[in-house]
Order: sequence, then C-alpha cells, then structure tokens
Amino acid sequence: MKASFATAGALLVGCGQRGCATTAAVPRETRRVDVVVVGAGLSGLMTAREMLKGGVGSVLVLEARQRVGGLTVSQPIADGIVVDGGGQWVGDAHTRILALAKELGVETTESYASGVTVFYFNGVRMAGTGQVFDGVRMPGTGQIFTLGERDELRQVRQQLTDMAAELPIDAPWDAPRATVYDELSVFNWLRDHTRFEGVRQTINYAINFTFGAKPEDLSLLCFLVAIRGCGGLEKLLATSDAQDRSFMGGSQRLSLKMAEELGDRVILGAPVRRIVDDPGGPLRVETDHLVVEASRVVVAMMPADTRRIRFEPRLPKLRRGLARNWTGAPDYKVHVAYKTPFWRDLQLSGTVIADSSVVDFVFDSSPSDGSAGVLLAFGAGEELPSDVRSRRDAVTAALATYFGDEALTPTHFVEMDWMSEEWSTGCASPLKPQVLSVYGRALRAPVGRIHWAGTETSSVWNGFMEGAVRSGERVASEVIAALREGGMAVPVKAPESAPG
Ligand SMILES: Cc1cc2nc3c(=O)[nH]c(=O)nc-3n(C[C@H](O)[C@H](O)[C@H](O)COP(=O)(O)OP(=O)(O)OC[C@H]3O[C@@H](n4cnc5c(N)ncnc54)[C@H](O)[C@@H]3O)c2cc1C
Repeated sequence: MKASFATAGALLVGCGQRGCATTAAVPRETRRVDVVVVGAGLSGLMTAREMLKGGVGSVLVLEARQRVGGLTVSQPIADGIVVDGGGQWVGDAHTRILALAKELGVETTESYASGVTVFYFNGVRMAGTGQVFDGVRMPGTGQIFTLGERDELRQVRQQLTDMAAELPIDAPWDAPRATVYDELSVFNWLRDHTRFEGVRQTINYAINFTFGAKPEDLSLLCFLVAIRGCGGLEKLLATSDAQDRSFMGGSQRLSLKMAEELGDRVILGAPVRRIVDDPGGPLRVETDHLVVEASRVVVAMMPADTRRIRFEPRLPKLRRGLARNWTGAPDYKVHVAYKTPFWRDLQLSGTVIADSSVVDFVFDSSPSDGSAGVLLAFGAGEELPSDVRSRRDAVTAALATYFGDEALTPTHFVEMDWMSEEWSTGCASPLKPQVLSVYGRALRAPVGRIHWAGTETSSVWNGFMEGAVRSGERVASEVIAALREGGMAVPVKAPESAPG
C-alpha cells in the first residue's frame, strides 16, 4: 500500500531447515542442471517441486533473500504465536493451495467471523452487520444505504462481473473490448455508470483493499481480469471464497516445507544478476558467486521484479515493455497483540473499514485457542510517523478509536513494511491503463529458453497465493513439454517419488 519508511521492527524468519544452504557457494563456481528456477517464493518452489515430480533430473532454485517464501513471511509475535506479515488468507475457492497444504501437512485455522464490523468515516464511528463491501452503511455520511443505493451497488457489481465473464480467461487482452476497457480507469468508468457517491466509495474501498491503489490509477481491464480470475466480483470480495481461513503457524510454512523437501537444491542469498540465452551455447544463469548452466530457466516473480535481472540478448520489446510498465503496490501490515480478544466481549468482529490516514482496515487475527487477542491492521501510509515508537502509538490510538481504550495497552507489536524490501517491488499489481492490452500477451509467453512463473502469470486467482501455486503447476508442465520436445528424456514419475 502506501507506507514510506524503513522497517525498524520487522521480524523475518530465516529458512531454518536442514539442507537449505544459507549463502551462495565458492566464487564463480560453475554448475550444470536441467532447469534453474529464479525465486523461492511459492511459485518458484512449486515449480521446482512439480518438475521433480514430473521426472526432470536436476533442478536448482536460486533465491536472492536469506529466506524462502517471498511475499509470505511468518513473524513470531508472542509466546509461540506466529502471524503472517504477507500473504495470509485462503478460502474454499483456493483448491490448489489447499491441496498442497494437505500434502505438506500444514493445517488451516478459521478466521473469526462473529460480531459486527466497525465503520469509521468522517470521524463518525458506526457498527453494522453484513459483508465488508456490501454497502451496509453509507460511507462518509453515517447514513444507512437507501434502497436506491443498494440497488445501484448490486447492479454495478453484477455489471462488472458480466463484463469480466466475457473476457477469454487465458488471453483477456484478445477480448474485442479489451482496448476500450484498458483506455479507462475504474474511476472514469464508475463516474459514467453510477449516480450515488456512496456506491462509488464502496467500490473504491474494495479496490484500495484488493490492489492498494486508487481507482484513478487502476485500469478497468486490470480490475476485470482480477474479477474474471476469481469467478466474479462477489468471489473476489466474499470472505468465504478468499478469506475464511489461514495456515496454522503462518503461510510461509508451505514454502519452508517445500524447501525442506528440495534440500540443497535451494540456494539462498543468491540474487540472479544476469541470464544469458545465447542459442550457440548453454543457457547461463549468473549470481555473484555462481554460474549455472541449464537447458531451461524459470523466472518466478512479479514482472516488475525482473527489471533487476539483465537478460542477454535483450528480451523482445513487448516483454521489456511489460516489465517496465508493471506497477507493484507495496503494503504495510502490523499486528498488535493483547492479553485477550477483548473486542469480542463487545460483540465486535474485529473488522474495521475506515477512512483513517493511519489504519484503514483491521481484522481479528487471534490464535484459534483464544490464548491471546491479535488485531491485524493495514497501515494507510502517508501519515504514519517515521520512528517505530511513534508509529506504534499512532496505530494503537487508531485502534482505540475503533475498539475503546483497552486497545491502548497491547502486549506486543510487530510490523512488516513491504516498501523497504529490496527484493519485492510490490504486494499487489494495480496496473495503469494501457498496460495489459498492449503488453499482456508477453506475460506467459516463453522467450527462447526462458519461462515465466509467479502469481501474476496465473489466469485464475492471480495476485493470490493460489495463483502462485497454479503458476508453478502450469510452468512445470510447460518446461517438461519443452524439454521433451528438445529431445531430453523426462521419464514420467509417480507422485510418491517426489523430492525428498
Ligand atoms: C501484505 C500482503 C498481504 C497479502 N495477503 C494475501 C492473502 O491474504 N491471500 C493471498 O492469497 N495472497 C495474499 N498476498 C499475495 C501473496 O502473498 C502472493 O501472491 C504470493 O505469495 C506470490 O508468490 P510468488 O511466488 O508469485 O512471488 P514472490 O513471493 O514475490 O516470490 C518471488 C521470489 O523471487 C525472489 N527474487 C526476486 N528477485 C530475485 C533475483 N534477482 N534473484 C533471485 N531471487 C529473486 C524474491 O526474493 C522472492 O522470494 C499478500 C501479499 C502481501 C505482501
């Protein structure tokens, strides 16, 4: 989202499993493998896992950070309680990541959903039941939505879902109206298709929450593609489909477990600087200390992150344009722990939607055994103080406005500022007009022996952990097919013979 300070108090969890090398090896050592994966986020690790399952002989994962997990990171907050500094929630629709979690033995825990939501707009605090973005209250006025406003909100949501449904899921940029949609921002479209300010604001809050962006900066096509990938706006916003549970011990555990399986096939602290795909020789992937020769490489990260890698020869114009114009929105997530989830006694769910310049969204993130209360707050950014002490005071003061004075005395406070992360350009991808329709077809198309993974490349649930897992599955099949086509014998292996 919008915070702009260095993270003073962020706690990061290292790889911490046996066999996971902590730094790159001897300077300029040269190794040879079948496939190199760049990036040990969910998508990269899933790619490596699926390729080994699919019979690829040798795979190496190169990760810039000293930990795996990318945009998922578990942060210890108190007495054995761990919170998610990045990707957190999943729901019924996230079938692939839930299947992966089952295989890895990572259990889920349900989000707390009882009680009422607090709405805080223009200094007025209200409590209401209902879904988060269904316009139960009229933001900004304290008035309940009129019937007319409710009707319009329903119509607008349906209209966006219908428009999205017409897009070809794997190639939305080829839709007859793609260019038209991509010339418009969501702001412009809403201006022309709504009468009520409250309706516009409700959609705006949904966009802020999902993309960390303003509707002025978001292409209508980009919004529709996200809606299409989730199967409708209702699904994108409904807690039951996308947000009703999280992983016990944090979602980074999925990556840690995959990395453990992969063992010394994962090298940490190894930022890839250059990829040379000279048709006359082997593909070369270079870090500061290691050169890996391979038949194929999978780059598993947000297109904007690939700007840090030098490709030789230069990538095609379309692919360069995609990376150059890709927008990543950073976010600031803070968890505040209390002795008990005291807001539940007040019949509050812990959910807040606010127009505050400090904390604009809050959720109950307490451990399921009720041993403590934990509130997850998303920082609104611009007005957050630059030192951690003042930030903590500002955040707890905002929470006190929503939940009462008990919120002023937390036991623990832990934050994660993604803007200060060297290896992640952003948490979400609010693309501006004229990016997807112009460059979108380069998103998944392999370039020579270079393939692309990352949640953004998924047609389904792109931007979510589910999309990352699906992209790993998709690219692994793509690479295996390419290797076979190139004459490499890739035997079909039974799933049981997966890495280990
Ligand atoms: C604050 C926040 C909240 C979120 N909430 C949710 C949620 O509730 N539910 C949900 O489903 N999703 C959520 N997400 C999104 C989800 O976390 C991501 O979609 C997913 O984790 C992306 O995985 P990935 O593998 O595609 O990319 P990444 O996790 O970004 O992995 C890319 C990897 O590449 C590495 N890398 C980058 N450059 C190089 C280089 N040159 N050399 C080597 N390695 C490199 C990076 O260090 C990183 O490890 C959230 C994300 C954030 C940050």
